[in-house]
Amino acid sequence: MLKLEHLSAAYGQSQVLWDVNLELADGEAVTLIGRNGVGKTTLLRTICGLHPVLDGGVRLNGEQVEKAPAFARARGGLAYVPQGRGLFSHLSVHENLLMGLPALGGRQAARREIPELIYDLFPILHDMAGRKAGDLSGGQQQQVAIGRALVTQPRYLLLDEPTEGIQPSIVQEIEVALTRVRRELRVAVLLVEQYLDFAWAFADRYYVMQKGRVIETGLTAETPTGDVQRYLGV
Ligand SMILES: Nc1ncnc2c1ncn2[C@@H]1O[C@H](COP(=O)(O)OP(=O)(O)OP(=O)(O)O)[C@@H](O)[C@H]1O
Repeated sequence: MLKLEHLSAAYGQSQVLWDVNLELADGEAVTLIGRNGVGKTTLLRTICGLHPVLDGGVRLNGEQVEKAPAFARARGGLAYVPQGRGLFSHLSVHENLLMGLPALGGRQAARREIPELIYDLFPILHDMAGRKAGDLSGGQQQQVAIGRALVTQPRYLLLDEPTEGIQPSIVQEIEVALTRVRRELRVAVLLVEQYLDFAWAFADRYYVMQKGRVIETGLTAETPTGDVQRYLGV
């Protein structure tokens, strides 16, 4: 279980997250939605240890980790796919995938082997292993970014807008792969997403953020997307 308890965060004097409570149970798929600038990216970065907590707690597998460094949280089973993917465009697909391994530490990282399941989920990564990541399409790059996060064999995968700028046929492939990740590997997924149809097809539960606070939560199956569309607006 990943649990946020009354979490707050700030940039300097400017507070951007207020009293956020959120849970992600083992194997669960949850989506977090809200307009641009409400604090979704900051929340994911704060969970991972890439941004400091101002107040409140992050509990990972029952342990308080809000003061632990990012690498310790990665070893505790957290993996993060940032918005914009964060790939090294001049390095090959294979080299990008290898970048995920040091988070594991120890012998697994030293072996420098990509688990076969990554290629099973995204066969294109095998076919394009030697190509520069920057030469791939947006959808293919997203698959590399998700693959790199899965190399650590996480229990909790945090994804920041994976469908942004990606063509519909690839969105479908990503949805199928993430559903397999969840079902077959029992990885829990916290998905920040603006594309509601995708988020609702994938997630069991949702949280809505507005101005740095969670203002609504519920089951996707019981809530038509039309009921939450107003929280995204344009
Ligand atoms: N490095 C930074 N320094 C100062 N303020 C920041 C910084 N990054 C984000 N912010 C501010 O914090 C608030 C939350 O931003 P955040 O990126 O977390 O929102 P978001 O919901 O993820 O939006 P988006 O969908 O556009 O990424 C915004 O007001 C933003 O301007």
